[in-house]
Amino acid sequence: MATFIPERVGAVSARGIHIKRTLNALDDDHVVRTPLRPGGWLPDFFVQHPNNGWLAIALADTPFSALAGDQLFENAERTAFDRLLADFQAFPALADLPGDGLASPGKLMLMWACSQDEVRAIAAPYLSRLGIRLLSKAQFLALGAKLVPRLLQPIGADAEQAMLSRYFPEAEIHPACTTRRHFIRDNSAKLQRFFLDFQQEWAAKLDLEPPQEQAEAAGDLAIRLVNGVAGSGKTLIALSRARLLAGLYPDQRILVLIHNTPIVADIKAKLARTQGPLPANLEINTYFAWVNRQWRNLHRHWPNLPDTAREVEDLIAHYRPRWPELGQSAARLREELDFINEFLIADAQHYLDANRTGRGFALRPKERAAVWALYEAVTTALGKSGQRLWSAVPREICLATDHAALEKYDHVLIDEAQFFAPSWFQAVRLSMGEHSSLFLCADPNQGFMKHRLSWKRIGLDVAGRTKKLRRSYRTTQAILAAANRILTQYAHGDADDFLEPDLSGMEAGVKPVLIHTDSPQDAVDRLMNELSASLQEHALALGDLLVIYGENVQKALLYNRLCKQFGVDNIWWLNKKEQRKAPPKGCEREYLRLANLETATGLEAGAVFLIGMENLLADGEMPGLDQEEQAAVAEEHARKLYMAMTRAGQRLVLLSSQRLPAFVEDSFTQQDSAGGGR
Ligand SMILES: Nc1ncnc2c1ncn2[C@@H]1O[C@H](COP(=O)(O)OP(=O)(O)OP(=O)(O)O)[C@@H](O)[C@H]1O
Repeated sequence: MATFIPERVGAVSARGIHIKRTLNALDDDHVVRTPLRPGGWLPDFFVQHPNNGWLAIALADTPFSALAGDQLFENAERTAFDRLLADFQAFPALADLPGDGLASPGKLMLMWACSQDEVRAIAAPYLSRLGIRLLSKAQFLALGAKLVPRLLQPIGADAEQAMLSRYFPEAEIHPACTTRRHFIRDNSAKLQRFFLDFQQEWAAKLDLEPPQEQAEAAGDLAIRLVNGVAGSGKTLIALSRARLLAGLYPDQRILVLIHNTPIVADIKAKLARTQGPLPANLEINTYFAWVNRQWRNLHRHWPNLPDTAREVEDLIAHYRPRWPELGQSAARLREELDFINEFLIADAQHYLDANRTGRGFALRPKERAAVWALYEAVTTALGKSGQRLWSAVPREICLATDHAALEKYDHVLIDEAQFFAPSWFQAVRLSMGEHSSLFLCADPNQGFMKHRLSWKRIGLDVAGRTKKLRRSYRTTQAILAAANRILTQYAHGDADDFLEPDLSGMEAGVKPVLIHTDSPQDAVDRLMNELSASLQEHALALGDLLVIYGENVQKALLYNRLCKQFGVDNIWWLNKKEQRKAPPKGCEREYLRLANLETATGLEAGAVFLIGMENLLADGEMPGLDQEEQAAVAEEHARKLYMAMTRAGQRLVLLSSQRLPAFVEDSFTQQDSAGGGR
């Protein structure tokens, strides 16, 4: 079955449905594309096959009576038809296209108002003079699927890229926005162009009709989910779709929400560099910033929140002795209080009955009662100074009785939706109109839906509305296979929690490198050498380098060393307070980026260096945790490591001052700190 991009051929009409039904019978390799925003004349749609070429198809409603015989007098229909033919003949208007005459796709004019005999009577001269084949509606509907493949015309790779770029610009990826540019080792100095593959483009252009029309078809909120492995282009798809929507519907508001602050800053910097300012009706924001603003809209002042998680944990530590049965760490208990908020649990009884599957540790009824009492104590204590838990912000929006003051959106796109909690989704839904559309991108492998939720459990019906993408464009076979191997050792969730990547056709790449060092300090020294070598010997640019650090390194020291070695203006520490939203010296230049593991989701670079992650990798007993808790923590660590490893496009280096489990070490080429192999 052919792929239709977008799904609908032309405007909603019986004719579009007939055409689609006919072309549906083409085999899987065919793509039928309808241009979205033609500037000037364009054929109505195109059929494309990776080996056999392109066919452009135009539709004409001219009746035979306007065309037959020698017309003594001008008639409007004839004039319009002649203009249509002239436009079609001149297409494609790609004067700069390479090739000698082969650059033009096959051309077919569907004479929708003429019978087969009528078309037969007039067709020959059009084909011989203009290279345009005429076909009646009846013949197209009866034989289209057989005829179309024969009319395809090969146009060559350069012409194809030029066609796509000119007529489907929304599918083009700026070279600065893809790590794939590293894979192209072409000495011809030709500008390499990149495009969404047809599955990605299909996903980006799903349901682009006005929300009203979609809602009529879907009966409710129109929702789509793209589930894709790391690097499969989810962010790219969401951004491409958001820009398309912004252009198609200038009067509507489009919102892209992403969990992670650094990725939003990174994306905005890249977009500013490559595409200029965002359209006025498009907002790209972190969930945190957005939900705070919505809270302010309801309450007319900003929420007052604790500065750090540590402050809340100190408060928990202060109250906890009242309930000796609570043996969990303060950090665990803080997460449990967040769980109560994020699941919109209303009272003690609901909490006693709550389904805590996937939380990683059990709580007996007595402990639950104690946690609830702790929740109330902490909430009240914070409330006395006008503060609230961060997780209370979306909850309070959801529980408010009047939502009229919330800003409303026509289309919301959520990237990294696997990190969104039920209250977050609920606050988003309350900010959407009845006929708005919701587009979700998620990678279950990178940590499924906080607390192992299912979409169903949070009330989002994605059945039959999900697209899975298994191909990674960011990284190599060697890196993805190594990351996947580590993940599969630990991930025990159901199929929804795990998406098997398709490694076929990927760049083979080289195995990631594991460098053993004698101490954390040595690891930093070695990192500096590796980074310098990447710039000098591997000819990478600063923007191609990303350092991700875990808990086992002194981050301030690391930053200072980087600044000293490469210049303070060349380092973008994405977690540094004043650099969180934008790079230190503006978006026009490149930086070596430094990011905390916890906020590295969505980031990427040609070469990635992981340091200070010993705690994620350590084997052995975890004191104070029972078996179930240990398994849950190990799985969470494996997902984080998988996420961190898959940030790398071409080269991945892990530095460790501790020995790692054998199956982890085996996934890497090992070196010791002196640079020798093992
Ligand atoms: N069809 C394509 N051609 C060239 N490059 C592509 C293509 N699709 C994606 N890419 C590139 O692959 C990289 C990964 O894309 P993107 O960040 O959108 O993936 P993702 O699915 O959001 O990844 P993750 O969930 O791991 O953050 C980017 O550099 C992107 O530009």
